Amino acid sequence: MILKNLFKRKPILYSLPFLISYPQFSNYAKTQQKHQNQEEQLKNLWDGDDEFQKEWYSKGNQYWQTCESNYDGVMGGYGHLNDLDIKFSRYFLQQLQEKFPQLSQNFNRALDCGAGIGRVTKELLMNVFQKVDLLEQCDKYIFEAKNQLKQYPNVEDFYQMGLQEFQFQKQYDCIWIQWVSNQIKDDDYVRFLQKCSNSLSQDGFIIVKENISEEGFILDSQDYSITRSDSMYKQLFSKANLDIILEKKQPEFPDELFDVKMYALKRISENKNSIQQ
Ligand SMILES: C[S@@+](CC[C@H](N)C(=O)[O-])C[C@H]1O[C@@H](n2cnc3c(N)ncnc32)[C@H](O)[C@@H]1O
Repeated sequence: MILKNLFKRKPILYSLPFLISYPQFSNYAKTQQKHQNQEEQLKNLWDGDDEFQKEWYSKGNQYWQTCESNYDGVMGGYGHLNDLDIKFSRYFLQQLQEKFPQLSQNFNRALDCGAGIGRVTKELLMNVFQKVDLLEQCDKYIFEAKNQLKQYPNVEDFYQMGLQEFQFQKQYDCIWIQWVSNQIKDDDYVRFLQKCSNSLSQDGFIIVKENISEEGFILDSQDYSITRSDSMYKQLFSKANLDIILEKKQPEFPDELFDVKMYALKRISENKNSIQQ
């Protein structure tokens, strides 16, 4: 079993060669100027001629084809953390409802993005929302998700596609983006979030649950992912005109793992009562 970067804390093994080739990536940008430099570096990296950049998404997909179609496979060998993950996500949704009671009227349709084998849908979303659709680019995982979920009447459409190319066909009350933001390049991610924002119902919201680096970003040349810092995510949300209405850190995960954060997002200026842990 390959221990995917999803659950490793530091870029010791995979990223070391990369950090050596791109030493500037190891510095954290604290000032705005440094943030701009960082953006510039990423842009150069992703726009470069190198095969690595051109094949970002196809190589990422190839990586997922090699992983098993089970909880361990989609959780980097940490399938046993499923219950803790789901328990906290459920609590986060409850907190969101308590702070914003109008949301509780509105749990009709959700989209599970980068859904894998449908773990989050099965364990959480289909128990909370009346209808759930899944979006996932890996054919092997979509196949397994259909197998697992097709008997449930509230699971509706399975879209096999990358987030970066998805065109929304419906309105959603919740768009759930868990452990897939790190596979998407900055520009594509902002565009995707904007499309999400335009496809939300009146009181709809976006949930991002993702690994967070302590500082700067960490590229993984094995699975073509980028682990971003909290401040980098906040910049991207802001670029997509999204407000953070609730944010919390996942508790109780083992120390060796990356911090995992949850963000609830809404279109900017719809709700000014931002709350933090
Ligand atoms: C770490 S797994 C998480 C799966 C699921 N969200 C969960 O928590 O169980 C990452 C998933 O993202 C999918 N993925 C990777 N890149 C993607 C992309 N560009 N568009 C859509 N899905 C992608 C992978 O195939 C994989 O199923």
